[in-house]
Amino acid sequence: MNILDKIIADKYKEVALRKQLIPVKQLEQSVLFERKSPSLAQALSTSASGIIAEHKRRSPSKATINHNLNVQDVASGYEQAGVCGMSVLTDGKYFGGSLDDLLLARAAAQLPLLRKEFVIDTYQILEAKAYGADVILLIAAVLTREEIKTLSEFAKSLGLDVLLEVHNLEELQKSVMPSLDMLGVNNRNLKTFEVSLETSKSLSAEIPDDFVKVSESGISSIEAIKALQPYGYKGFLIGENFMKTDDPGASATEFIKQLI
Ligand SMILES: O=P(O)(O)OC[C@@H](O)[C@@H](O)c1c[nH]c2ccccc12
Repeated sequence: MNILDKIIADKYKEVALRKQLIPVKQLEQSVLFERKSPSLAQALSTSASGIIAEHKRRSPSKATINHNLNVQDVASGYEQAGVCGMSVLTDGKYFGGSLDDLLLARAAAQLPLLRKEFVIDTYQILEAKAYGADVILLIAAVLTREEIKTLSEFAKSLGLDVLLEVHNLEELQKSVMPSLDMLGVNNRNLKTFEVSLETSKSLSAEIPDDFVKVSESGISSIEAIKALQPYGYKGFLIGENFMKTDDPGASATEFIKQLI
């Protein structure tokens, strides 16, 4: 079993438990259900920087990135830096995140927030909305076309944006459908952890023009972004490069200043 298979096997068990603990009705009573979600896709298409900055304490490929930060400080720091959106890892076991991180980020910032999670069930999309997210991630590597359709249409019915993540042509071709807003190319292979920006470059021509293109992972320099922009990328998801510093907000500020 590769790491992605392990994460997904654990996720099915976790979601089954969560459903028992908090019924759907209770999630729907969250005051955040009333909130109108700002669109990340729209923000990216008019932004000069296109940066989506991530909160990530650790990952299976990097045991420790940063455990000393306060998620509210990170969220308000990113917002002040002028990022387009923020991604909040909510997986506990492999990434050290939680839904509380999402809620705290929501309390600290008005930015479009992405719930960064391994979504396999509509229940997790209700959680995303109840805890303040505006966008959900769907990972093509672990979902069938039918599942992508059901999950993305459900997210749209709640007013959320959908970012669909692919890593190769096969995943892209099986996934394209009108209920997606953004297509993300992950430069990191989630099965082997290999990172190459060439993945974004080579897949860009295959992504239909009606989707906002996002390049994800392994981006740590202005040059990398400048090299991706000619391929039509409008969004750039950056985690470790900011999170490994003592002040991710200040790092993002400096980065964006050099970029635009
Ligand atoms: O820290 P990086 O290399 O800048 O990567 C951020 C983000 O792209 C990465 O965390 C990510 C992309 N897709 C994912 C899916 C699940 C968990 C994490 C991810």
